[in-house]
Amino acid sequence: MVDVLSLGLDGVFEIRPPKFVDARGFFSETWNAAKLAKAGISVDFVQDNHSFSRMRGVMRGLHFQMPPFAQDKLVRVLRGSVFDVAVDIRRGSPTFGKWTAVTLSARQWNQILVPKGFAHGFVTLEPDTEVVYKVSAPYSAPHERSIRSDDPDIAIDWPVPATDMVLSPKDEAAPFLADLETGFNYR
Ligand SMILES: Cc1cn([C@H]2C[C@H](O)[C@@H](COP(=O)(O)OP(=O)(O)O[C@H]3O[C@@H](C)C(=O)[C@@H](O)[C@H]3O)O2)c(=O)[nH]c1=O
Repeated sequence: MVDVLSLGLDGVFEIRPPKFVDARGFFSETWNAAKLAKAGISVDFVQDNHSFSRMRGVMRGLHFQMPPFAQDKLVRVLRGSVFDVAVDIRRGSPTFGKWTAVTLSARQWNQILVPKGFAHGFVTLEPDTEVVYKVSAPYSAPHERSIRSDDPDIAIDWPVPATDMVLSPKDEAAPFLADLETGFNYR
């Protein structure tokens, strides 16, 4: 049975799929809709993404897409490791602006489910890290938004010093959560 653990925020879970190891190698179901539905997780995924980061300290995020292109994301690591973060951006939520995190690694074979209404980001902990994730809505450039990963109102305790981080120009220029229309309202 697949282990599903709450990460303390509404709908954010760590998922640990079983891995069947034998003399040839291993086999693992990395997404099984019926099994996850039994754990209360129902998502229709429409796109798979794969990113490669050359060095430790690559910071991607915090990202989300506005409705109607909001995305649930199921994220895992094929090589290396990341510190992976979800932030509640639903205005009016009792946990608005709160973050939670899990270290994802190829060795641990764990995943994070980041639902709609949450921003997502990660920093790589090792060089040559590959991250793959499923998303429940297609990419839409006009709907994508970034929030500063060093937003002091969110105050994420990243395990890599800011001076060692590598950001895209888009993320360097990202606004603070307080200055952003997220498009998500609680209930
Ligand atoms: C996200 C995305 C990007 N692209 C293109 C746009 C751009 O030219 C290039 C690189 O895009 P980015 O710089 O946005 O890539 P990246 O910074 O890796 O963005 C990703 O970060 C993580 C944290 C997420 O949660 C993802 O949803 C996504 O936002 O890839 C697509 O074609 N499809 C996509 O779904």
